Amino acid sequence: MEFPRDREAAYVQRMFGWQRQRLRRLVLLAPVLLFLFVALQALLMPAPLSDWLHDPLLYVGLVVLTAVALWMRTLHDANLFAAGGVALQTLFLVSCAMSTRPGHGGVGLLLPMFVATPLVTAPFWARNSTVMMAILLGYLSGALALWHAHAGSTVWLAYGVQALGGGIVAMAMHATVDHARRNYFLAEEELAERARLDALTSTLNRRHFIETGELMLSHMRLGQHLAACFIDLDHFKRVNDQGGHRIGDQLLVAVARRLLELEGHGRLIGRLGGEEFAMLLPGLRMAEAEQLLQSVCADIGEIAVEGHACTASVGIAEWQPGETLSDLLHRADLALLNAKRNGRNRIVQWSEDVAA
Ligand SMILES: Nc1nc2c(ncn2[C@@H]2O[C@H](COP(=O)(O)OP(=O)(O)OP(=O)(O)O)[C@@H](O)[C@H]2O)c(=O)[nH]1
Repeated sequence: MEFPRDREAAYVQRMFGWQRQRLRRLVLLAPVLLFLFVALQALLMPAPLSDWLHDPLLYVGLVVLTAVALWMRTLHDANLFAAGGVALQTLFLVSCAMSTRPGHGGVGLLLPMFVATPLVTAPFWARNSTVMMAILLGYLSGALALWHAHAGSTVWLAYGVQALGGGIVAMAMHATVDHARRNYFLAEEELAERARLDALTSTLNRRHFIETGELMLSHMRLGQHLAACFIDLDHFKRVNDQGGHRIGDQLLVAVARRLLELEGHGRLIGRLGGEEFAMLLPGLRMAEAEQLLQSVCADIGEIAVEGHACTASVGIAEWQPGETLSDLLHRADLALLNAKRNGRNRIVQWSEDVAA
């Protein structure tokens, strides 16, 4: 399951955010560890220490490692930091490999390091391809070390067995991390959805309706049409009073379901208050919107919950170039007021007369 890049980046940012300072301090350990490792090899080996100290490869490794570590400390982008981590690990392992002497009995020291690499890597660099790359590079570096040390078949066998076991554990760990990551994204998606929708009716909530509506109007061009509608249920208080709020709620849900059938074509359908819904219908003139809403209102009139029913009054206004959402909705609201005053269960288009 792949997720959009920006969400992925946000996840890595959060994952690394809290421990970035600690990681920054730790990255400088890589060159130090390499030096200690080489010193340990020198101590365990009969070869003179100067053999190692005169090896230019060791210094090249140290310089490159230190440069990468210092560069990583300046990074603020968590994704880049993760990629830098893989580079650091690979360089470290390759440097270890190249500093291993032929016939070196202490090559066994390398094995756990190369095999442990994927285990350490998997949980941290959660992006699939990066983890795979880190594991592969880790194993290749291990093989390079053994080849460079002219390791015997027993050592190769031990390495193979450890690598296989390590790989299986790494895959299992990665699967666990991936599962957690998937749940994280799904939870985040659900939260975002909840923040957008009205909890009862699943239409847009007031805030999201207004925000999206304002954005929509900001993209309107001269000559384009857009109708705004206010839909208010008639005498809804009676339904609550006679049937109770549970029936009222069910009626609201049923009405919303009918309104949501109009979704698509860039339309916005929201609940602005108690029993008041609003719609923005791009591409429609007032008359076209009225036609659409006539059948909707007829259907709303047919909805009954345990014998309780109600009708709807609607006010419609058409967007005028340069008009703000607030002004447009105000005119639709005036039309609705007119519909209520004139007996309810009707649709009124905004006009100068309505405003008077
Ligand atoms: N069941 C239920 N009732 C709600 C909800 N939100 C608001 N209401 C009720 O909706 C009713 C609105 O009453 P009024 O504003 O008087 O409107 P009305 O009775 O529909 O009258 P008109 O709009 O003038 O036709 C009130 O009784 C509120 O308690 C809700 O989420 N669920």
